[in-house]
Amino acid sequence: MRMMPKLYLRAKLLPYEGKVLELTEHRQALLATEGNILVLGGPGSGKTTIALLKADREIQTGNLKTGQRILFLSFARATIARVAQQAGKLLTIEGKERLEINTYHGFTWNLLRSHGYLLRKGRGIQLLLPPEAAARLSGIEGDARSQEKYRLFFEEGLLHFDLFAEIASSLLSRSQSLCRIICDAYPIIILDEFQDTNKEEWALIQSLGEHSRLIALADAEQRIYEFRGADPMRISEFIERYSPTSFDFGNENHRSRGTDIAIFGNDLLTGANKSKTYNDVNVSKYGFYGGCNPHYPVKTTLIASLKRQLKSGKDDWSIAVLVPTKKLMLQVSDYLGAKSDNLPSLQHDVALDTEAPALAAVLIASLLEGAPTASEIAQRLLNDLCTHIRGRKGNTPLNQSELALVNALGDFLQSGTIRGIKRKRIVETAKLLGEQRFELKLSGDPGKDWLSIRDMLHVCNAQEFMQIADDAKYLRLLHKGAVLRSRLNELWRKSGSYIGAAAAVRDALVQEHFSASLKEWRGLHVMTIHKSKGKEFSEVIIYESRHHGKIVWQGADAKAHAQAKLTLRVGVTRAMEKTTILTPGSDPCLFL
Ligand SMILES: Nc1ncnc2c1ncn2[C@@H]1O[C@H](COP(=O)(O)OP(=O)(O)OP(=O)(O)O)[C@@H](O)[C@H]1O
Repeated sequence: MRMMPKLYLRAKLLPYEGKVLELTEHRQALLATEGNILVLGGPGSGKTTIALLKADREIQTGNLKTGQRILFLSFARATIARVAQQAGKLLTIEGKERLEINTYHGFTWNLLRSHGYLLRKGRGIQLLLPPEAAARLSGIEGDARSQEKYRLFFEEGLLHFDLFAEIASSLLSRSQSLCRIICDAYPIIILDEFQDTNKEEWALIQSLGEHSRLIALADAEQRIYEFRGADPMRISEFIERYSPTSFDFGNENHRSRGTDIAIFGNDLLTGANKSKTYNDVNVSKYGFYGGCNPHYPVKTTLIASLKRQLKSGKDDWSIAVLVPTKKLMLQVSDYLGAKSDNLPSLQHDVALDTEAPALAAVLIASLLEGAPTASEIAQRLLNDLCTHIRGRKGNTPLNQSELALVNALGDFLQSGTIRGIKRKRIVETAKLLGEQRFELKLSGDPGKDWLSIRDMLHVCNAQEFMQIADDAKYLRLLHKGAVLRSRLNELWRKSGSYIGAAAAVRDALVQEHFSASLKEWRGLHVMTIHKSKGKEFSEVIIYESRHHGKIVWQGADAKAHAQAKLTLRVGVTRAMEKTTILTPGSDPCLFL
């Protein structure tokens, strides 16, 4: 591996968005380097930025043939939304046109959608959306679960997300000509967050690396996805396989320059933070606030940050509240949105899982669609209810009583008999809902009709149906309302009914799944610390609660301990100006 020496003299300054990008000779050397490249560097050291500039340089110098593009691959849609935002500001017009920023899922799905039939003897492929996948795989654990994913693909043509990279890499290794065509379309591929690639993604990258140049961006200390197969050896494997020219930006920090946030992040790795104080990282050990919601400290801290940002007069500020678990995220989001404890309601975005709202949306659409008789509507509703119960918790297995209920309802749909008061009530409620829907006069206004159905579920007599109404409410927070409304509108305009609504809603959600939400990261956000990777905010508040949702739990083994520390470091270093960490005074985080 060639290691480029660091040269700081003769830095070029590039004006950009009211800031100045500093192009040291080290960075200029990178821009001029040919062949495979490895860019290493800590949080905010400028890996993404230099990779975007490199893409632009390659495009500007005419190194690409007509029709060729540069591919920038990352993991999460939210990350590529931020990268696209950054590219929008940094790149030339041609650079923007010829850079494709995509997720591994988006890229491989495009590949498999058009060529996957080659692996199925000419038969087509359909996507198994996460909520449906959760429903199809519920109750199947361990090896049997992964076998079922293969069976679903090869026998039924239903492709599970987990198999995307593996199936795409097997397609490319079986068809060298296809591999050449893809590599010819993308002669340069940038691999973001390379340290987190799992075994299957790495196999895919190696197929692409046969003919394309690779630029990997990595920080070993931001490896927070070991649970999904990220391997500490991955960076060395890349070096061994591709002998890249390496550039290490070490602890350079452009995100929060002039602050000690990155220093805190590095001290966290050694434990040095415990005996030091920092100007821009505030560790606050909170106490009890009798009579108030337990999450009172995070809301008051957020209000103080908000006042600071509003006072600054900037219009592009952002604040993120980062928490360790999804459960805590929902609780905090609910409390921030409520007007209570003499505190106002705070409008914010929350990074929700989509399974439960998506399944609820399909069920409501199916009710909108209706059927020729009330009893057919009821039958379909019970069927959809089973899918909803199986899938709404995503990858979390069903508990015993949920499993028993789904099995009993499944038997009822076959045999017409059911036992138990609670289960009978569900069946009776489905019948009643079937009749209500049959009688319902639709208005043709999708928004109104949707609410009529949701309200029917909300006020019915069975908790399981009420849950669907609750789950559907989160569609608003997911910003899915507009896309669903437009699909339903289209159906009504064409046929004066909502026939085909369930398929249309499902289809809309598939497309949404692959489209990068190009919203700007402004305002208030609540998400898990994991989700914050690759993003940046003006201020960050990391919050762990007293009883659950801990940064690291007592008794965690060494591996979990190390992962929790890396995760906390990723969260802390997302801030440009200030980070606050809130930990309970009665049981403070071990790392602080
Ligand atoms: N050479 C530079 N001069 C000045 N500012 C820079 C430079 N490079 C990057 N920045 C700014 O620093 C911030 C972080 O940059 P970037 O996102 O590229 O870092 P990163 O290494 O990819 O971060 P992370 O690994 O934490 O996601 C951005 O706001 C970017 O505009």
